[in-house]
Amino acid sequence: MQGPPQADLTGGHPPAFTGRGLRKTYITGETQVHALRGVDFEIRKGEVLVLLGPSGSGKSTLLNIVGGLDRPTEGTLHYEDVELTALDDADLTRFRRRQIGFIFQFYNLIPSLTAEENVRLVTDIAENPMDPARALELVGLAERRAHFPAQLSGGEQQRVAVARAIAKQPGVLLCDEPTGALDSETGVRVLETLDRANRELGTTLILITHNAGIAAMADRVFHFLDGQIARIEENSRRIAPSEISW
Ligand SMILES: Nc1ncnc2c1ncn2[C@@H]1O[C@H](COP(=O)(O)OP(=O)(O)OP(=O)(O)O)[C@@H](O)[C@H]1O
Repeated sequence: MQGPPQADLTGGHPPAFTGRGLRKTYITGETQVHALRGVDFEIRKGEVLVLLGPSGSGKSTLLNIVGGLDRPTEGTLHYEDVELTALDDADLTRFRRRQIGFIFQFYNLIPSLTAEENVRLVTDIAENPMDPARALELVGLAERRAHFPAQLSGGEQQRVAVARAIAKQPGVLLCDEPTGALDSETGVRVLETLDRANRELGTTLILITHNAGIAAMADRVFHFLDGQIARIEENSRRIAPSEISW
């Protein structure tokens, strides 16, 4: 199998993801939508990367492809030295289960299970999980582990979703508008848990947001426009989530 491209934009570390010429065309009846029009990128291991851009510019499409939920129409994608675009469905699912944690705008917790039971759903089937109590402690909810989702605020529910995503110790966390439904104060607390997972566990963090203020907590920002990465911005300093101007 051919290795990943060698373009070294990563300061000597092998990239987590390398995408080359990725295109995604959705065909619905007579209509074709070019959601990605040929994107090339490296995503560095352990970085915080924000995807920013107008609605419909292709951010979620890229996130879903990187997370193995969808496949590109054209192009190649590697995770480290594995070509994801060459895997069959079973192997792509295995990659996703092992390496990827997802966090969405709506928390998708099971209402009839406590916070800890929601986390345990994942740790029971993961290969190398952390203790659910430890995951809840990392997001600041050790005291609330016997609470049901309805007994938790929106921000707390999202932190349970973060605990669930990090408990299987994935290499990568993918977040699609994780603070989209939250006010600034609770949003900051959720971002703090993601920042902590990145710093303490070394998890690569990729985050879609419409809030340009959040981009300042990233190492880099991919600016999307019309299915392309129009510009890559590198922050000289990552600010703490508490310093974000919302
Ligand atoms: N399953 C699908 N079938 C058809 N078209 C789709 C599908 N998913 C996305 N699209 C289209 O692809 C384009 C890119 O969508 P995508 O969701 O990636 O954008 P986005 O930048 O994440 O937008 P938003 O910020 O609104 O979530 C849009 O025009 C969208 O309507």
